[in-house]
Amino acid sequence: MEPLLHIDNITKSFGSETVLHNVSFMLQEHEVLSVLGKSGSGKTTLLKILAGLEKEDDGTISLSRKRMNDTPPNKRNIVYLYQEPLLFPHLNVSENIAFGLKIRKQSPDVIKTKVEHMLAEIGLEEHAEKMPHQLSGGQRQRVSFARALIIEPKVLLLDEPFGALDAETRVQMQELFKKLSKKMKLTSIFITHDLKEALTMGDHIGKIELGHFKRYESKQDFYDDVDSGAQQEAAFWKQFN
Ligand SMILES: Nc1ncnc2c1ncn2[C@@H]1O[C@H](COP(=O)(O)OP(=O)(O)OP(=O)(O)O)[C@@H](O)[C@H]1O
Repeated sequence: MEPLLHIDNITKSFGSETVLHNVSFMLQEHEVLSVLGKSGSGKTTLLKILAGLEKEDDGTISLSRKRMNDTPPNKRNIVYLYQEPLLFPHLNVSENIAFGLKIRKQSPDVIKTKVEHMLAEIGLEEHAEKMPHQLSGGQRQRVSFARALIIEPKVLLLDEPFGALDAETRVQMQELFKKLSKKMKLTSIFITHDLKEALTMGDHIGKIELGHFKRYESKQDFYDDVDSGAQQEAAFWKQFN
């Protein structure tokens, strides 16, 4: 199958610091790729380059075989979701979710139907009129998801989306994301520094270390790599069995 997203030899430096070294990988349609990396490894820079929010020094990004390097962020059909949900503070939940459709000039009827559908998907029908500051962190992240998904992006980029949530809410959000991901046939890159989350969320696993990217053929390959940390984590949990 032809890959949806093709990243070829992306490099990026800030001054004398090279943050990404010849990053190359592909993403199939409907695939969720988890990417693990420590703080400062270049994860956010990579996602920002894919979304068009940062300019690469070299390399190519193609979506459905079309070169994207010079396409502005709003025309890429690639949506970047920050760790902290960035909602418009002066718009309520429904208006926040509707935003992308409004600027795309969809009709009020279509917007209403789609927003109601998304509200049901994220389980926030009862909170449609609330303002962002009246929501919990998990609810804000749900709204942020809905706002991204409603425009049906080809690729969704998630930058540690659940990092700021408590453990229980985090698990709920993981389940919600998995459900929506399947239902809406999403293609996404899911960045996390949590090994368990990476394995739970991703169909495949990649790793970024000091700007070098590696994609594993399978989860077993990931587990077998002694540098991945997976065996140490498994050994840790085994001691409680
Ligand atoms: N605009 C910038 N100017 C200069 N250096 C930058 C800039 N953005 C990122 N960097 C540097 O690039 C490196 C990688 O940053 P990046 O934000 O991609 O890391 P990360 O893997 O996402 O880390 P974290 O998980 O802590 O967010 C860091 O050393 C950072 O200081």
